[in-house]
Amino acid sequence: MGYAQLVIRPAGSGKSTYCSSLYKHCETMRRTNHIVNLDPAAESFDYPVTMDIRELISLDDVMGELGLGPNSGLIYCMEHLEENLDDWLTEELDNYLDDDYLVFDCPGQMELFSHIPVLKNFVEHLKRKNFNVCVEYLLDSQFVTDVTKFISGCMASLSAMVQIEVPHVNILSKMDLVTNKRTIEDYLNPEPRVLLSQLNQRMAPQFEKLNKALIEFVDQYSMVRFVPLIQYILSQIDNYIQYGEDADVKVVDFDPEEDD
Ligand SMILES: Nc1nc2c(ncn2[C@@H]2O[C@H](COP(=O)(O)OP(=O)(O)OP(=O)(O)O)[C@@H](O)[C@H]2O)c(=O)[nH]1
Ligand SMILES: [Mg+2]
Repeated sequence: MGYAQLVIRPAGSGKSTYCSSLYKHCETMRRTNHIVNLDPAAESFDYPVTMDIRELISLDDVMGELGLGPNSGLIYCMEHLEENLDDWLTEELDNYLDDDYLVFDCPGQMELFSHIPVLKNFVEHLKRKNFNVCVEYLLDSQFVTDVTKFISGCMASLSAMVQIEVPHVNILSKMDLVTNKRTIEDYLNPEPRVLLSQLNQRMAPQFEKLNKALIEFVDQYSMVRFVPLIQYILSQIDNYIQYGEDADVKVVDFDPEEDD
């Protein structure tokens, strides 16, 4: 059994920073994980890259050789990855043993989570290869400063959740940039009634029925749960993918004598 986190969503929301922090945190805890770059446009990394989509295909090559723009080029690269699940990805995964923990740093384009099935098929492939998979959906904390942004963030997250169909954790990034901590509290554990009233105040009266339906929908799917702390996130994800339930989970070998 292997374990995998798929770190997704908006461009610039802090996915690579999260991967790097997670790597350093696990290193401190003497627990091993491997970070995989799935972004064909990525250029530099703040963590050791264990597997890299750019060895299969890079955005620069696709744009140069096929004359595609950055977004269609990225879709082309990801579709190429999808075509190579059975060879490139399978060969790469063969380098990992039972109990290995992989963290996939993904590109942010919405298309990959709305209607293009690449990541869904990618996850299905990981599952066939005996990986337990969890999605981490990162949202910038500015999404919890305003009710309309909050609802749009919830809907986008929900669309990824129903498309990929694995355990899904919403993470609020860039918490240090929040100036009004009180508003954040309101959104971390929100009352549907309060959200509805805020939404109604922001929108013209003809949207009241739609607002009510949206809030009920979001509430029904328990989407209104975001977690802001890394330690809590890690234990929640471990629980979803049953990491640590077997005795032989991987930790870095160390000599306690050397540890001071
Ligand atoms: N203040 C603050 N900045 C952050 C935080 N996390 C990320 N950033 C900054 O936000 C920018 C984008 O972060 P990345 O980690 O590259 O975001 P990403 O989601 O990987 O971006 P793409 O791969 O381009 O989609 C960088 O300048 C980071 O330094 C945070 O917690 N606080
Ligand atoms: Mg990134």
